[in-house]
Amino acid sequence: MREWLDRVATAYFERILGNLDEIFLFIGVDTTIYYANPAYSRLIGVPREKVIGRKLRDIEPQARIIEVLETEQPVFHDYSYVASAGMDVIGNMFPVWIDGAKVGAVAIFRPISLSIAASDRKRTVDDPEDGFCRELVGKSRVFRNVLGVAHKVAKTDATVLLRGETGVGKEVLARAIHRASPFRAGPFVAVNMASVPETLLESELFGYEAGAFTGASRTGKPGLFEQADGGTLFLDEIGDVGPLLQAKLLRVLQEKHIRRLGGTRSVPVQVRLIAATNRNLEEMVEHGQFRTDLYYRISVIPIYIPALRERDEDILLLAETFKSRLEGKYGAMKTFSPRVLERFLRYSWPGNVRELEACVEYMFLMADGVLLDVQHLPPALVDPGPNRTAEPERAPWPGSATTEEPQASSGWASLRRRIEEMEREALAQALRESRTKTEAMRKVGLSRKGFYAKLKKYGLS
Ligand SMILES: Nc1ncnc2c1ncn2[C@@H]1O[C@H](COP(=O)(O)OP(=O)(O)OP(=O)(O)O)[C@@H](O)[C@H]1O
Repeated sequence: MREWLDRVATAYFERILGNLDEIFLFIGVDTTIYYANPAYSRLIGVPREKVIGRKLRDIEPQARIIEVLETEQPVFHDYSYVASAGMDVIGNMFPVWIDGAKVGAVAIFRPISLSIAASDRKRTVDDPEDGFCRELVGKSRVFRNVLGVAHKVAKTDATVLLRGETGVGKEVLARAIHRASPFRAGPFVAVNMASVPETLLESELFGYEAGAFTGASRTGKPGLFEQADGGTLFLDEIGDVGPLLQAKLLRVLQEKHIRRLGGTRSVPVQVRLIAATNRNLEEMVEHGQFRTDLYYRISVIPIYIPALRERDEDILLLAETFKSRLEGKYGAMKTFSPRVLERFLRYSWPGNVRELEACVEYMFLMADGVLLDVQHLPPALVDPGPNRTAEPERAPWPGSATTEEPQASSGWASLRRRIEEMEREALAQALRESRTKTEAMRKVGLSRKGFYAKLKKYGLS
């Protein structure tokens, strides 16, 4: 087997994988490194000849690929820290089977942008929350603390109140709590209290009996409390609920029974409640807009998720993660320019993680080449202002869940002009600083077709 693997490695891998930008690693079942491509030497900084033939277990015992080899579970867009190289990496790893026999595992990964790797590396493979919510990305101390508390309360049946601005991840965290809770076998039912009119909300939550009101179905309908029985009910935007419904919610929480509209029967419900709000409930209580007793009922365990601008380390890691997901989706690799990463850090992200996710997707689709640069940024980030403190009144990213209106179309037109000016200048500069057009094309990261089309468009050819 060993000889065969050696032969395969030299004959095929080198030819196919020699030019790959990512690191490609192939290990055998005993973790012997059979192949590492030239990107390994380049990006890890250790000549690959020094590691080929050695056991990865001896070099990097905590390597994620060893876990993959042992558990036989592939991982995608997985984030981990390579202690021997002192760098954070992201990549895909999967076991390799030939004719029904496990022959090893493959890892295709790359270091996360240097600026990210240089930041906080507190996240280790020993983190207790690692398995808790893999899809919740973040390594800042504040975010890891949030996960720590959520992980603890998940195991109980306590009511949790998630606080934080729009788009910080309240719903994803609610889902993670559900999955790690004793209610995980039951359903997760989410309702946004702000998006349903109060009159409808009551029948949505508690259901109704046949003929309860004009237009009610003849068979009646179970409400969301009943639908979530045995599981978790996520009440998003609970601060938007009016006084009547607040009173009814309080009763259900106290009695653990619901009564359908138009019904007399009391139905027991076993539901774990998670509520969320981005409003200041304490102030609402003070002004008599929110019931004090309900407030105390739902805020048994309050968890505050900080805004994205309060956790710099997460901004870049999240950006890299979203990009990597898109790379998987579209089958194209792209890289953020350092200027873009800098812009990400300066921006205030009023729409938080949701806005960042939309921004990365926008850039990914706008860029023809591999480089995601400032000219691909969405309008809100084109001119992020001098610093964050001066930013809140800026127009938000269109489509972000804020209450402000998107920019007027004339604003879009002038932005487009500015983007084009920047694009022209970037191309002209690349041409000035290159000996050949091919060199300039590489610098700006465009495809040949895209590059020549743009030269023509800006009269630079
Ligand atoms: N830590 C995170 N890691 C990965 N994705 C995240 C994270 N936090 C949020 N997201 C993503 O950001 C988007 C918004 O998250 P979510 O809907 O949970 O926010 P929210 O706080 O509930 O927003 P709202 O208050 O507007 O309802 C989702 O697509 C979610 O997957």
